[in-house]
Amino acid sequence: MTRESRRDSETGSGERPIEWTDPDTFARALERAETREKGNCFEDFAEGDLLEHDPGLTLTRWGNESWMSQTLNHDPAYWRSDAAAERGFDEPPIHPDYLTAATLGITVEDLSEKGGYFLGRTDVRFPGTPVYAGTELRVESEVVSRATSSSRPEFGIVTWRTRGKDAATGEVLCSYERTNMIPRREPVATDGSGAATAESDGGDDGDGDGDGDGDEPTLPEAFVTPAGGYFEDFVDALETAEGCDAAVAYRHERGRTQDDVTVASLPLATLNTAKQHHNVDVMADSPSGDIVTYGDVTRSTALGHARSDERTWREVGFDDEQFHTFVAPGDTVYAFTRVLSAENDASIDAAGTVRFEHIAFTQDDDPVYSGTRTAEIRKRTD
Ligand SMILES: CC(C)(COP(=O)(O)OP(=O)(O)OC[C@H]1O[C@@H](n2cnc3c(N)ncnc32)[C@H](O)[C@@H]1OP(=O)(O)O)[C@@H](O)C(=O)NCCC(=O)NCCSC(=O)C[C@](C)(O)C(=O)O
Repeated sequence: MTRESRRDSETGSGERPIEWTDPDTFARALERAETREKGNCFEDFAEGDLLEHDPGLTLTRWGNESWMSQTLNHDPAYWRSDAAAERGFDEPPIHPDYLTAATLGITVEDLSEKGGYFLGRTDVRFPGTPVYAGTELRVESEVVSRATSSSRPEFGIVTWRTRGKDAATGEVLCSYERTNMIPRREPVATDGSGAATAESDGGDDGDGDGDGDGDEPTLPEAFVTPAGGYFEDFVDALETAEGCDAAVAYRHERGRTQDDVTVASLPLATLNTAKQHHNVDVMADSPSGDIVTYGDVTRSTALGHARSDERTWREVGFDDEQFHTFVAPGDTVYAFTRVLSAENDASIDAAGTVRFEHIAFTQDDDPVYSGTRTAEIRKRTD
């Protein structure tokens, strides 16, 4: 455009200058202006596509400590150098929860910024840990499968394998598979069967494990609480429950009410651009009617509560994570834990491996997150 023609457009048809900021004029202009959209729709993903995400971030002490403090994760090895040294770390490392949240946050612009629901994640592993502050994170995702949602024809279901790598060495630090509902440009007709249908070979048709629904299940007669947080305490509790109608299951006392920091600041600090967490204007018209907590904040908070009642040595991995309903500002996140197994097969003699199921729930006792976690738990030294 030449300087001459630009002057013409600033004066409309050339009569008097347009006052673009006059509210009426501006409202008319907005009605006619096209929106430069962000994010991808369901149709933009094809099985096998590899997306190298442009954003990256440097994992800093500040980012790690903000995330861990606001989600009540106080494991001393991530805060104190003497405790870190005792655990075999060179210095307090980046916590796997923050690493996971930062890896996912970076992917949102390409994968889920359009909206939709974070349905679940599994096979969360940390092949390259420990990770130290100063590491630059580069992230890539591969489309694993696409499926039709029978219940919501305006959405499709996409599963990606995501890898967070050390930008300098290419080493994979964090890897997982995540499933989201992603808006379609065009809704599809479904058979109304309520079962997701794979749209390509190898598609994920939903987990279908739905424990607890259908027939009203009978809870175990007894709930056993471990006497302490050491490996032996979990072994003893499982032995007590064995052969009886009992579960090793207990709740944690702490709760964390969701506020501006947890709902908006923490996801933004991971470059998570999902409008669900920071755009009250758009979210007013959504099913939640408000911004909602980033799934990783809910999860880390519940895990923080659980870890406060155990002697964690090392996080191994997370599976079958699901986000059951929204957490909104003002909701309080609590945690419930079930101990699934305890095996004396950890990477060091000083610890044993424990598998947990953790359930995050709100002040109304509504489950909002569930998932299994494998962690090495310290043994008693006396
Ligand atoms: C999503 C809601 C509405 C579904 O509620 P519902 O009762 O309808 O659930 P459903 O019937 O069990 O599931 C709906 C469909 O999803 C499928 N499905 C379900 N789970 C899986 C899975 N793991 N893998 C594959 N498929 C799955 C399931 O098979 C079913 O298929 P259908 O439509 O054909 O019947 C409800 O559960 C809900 O509101 N959940 C809360 C979601 C949420 O709050 N997530 C965290 C916050 S948002 C967030 O963090 C965002 C993020 C990180 O920033 C970002 O993605 O960008």
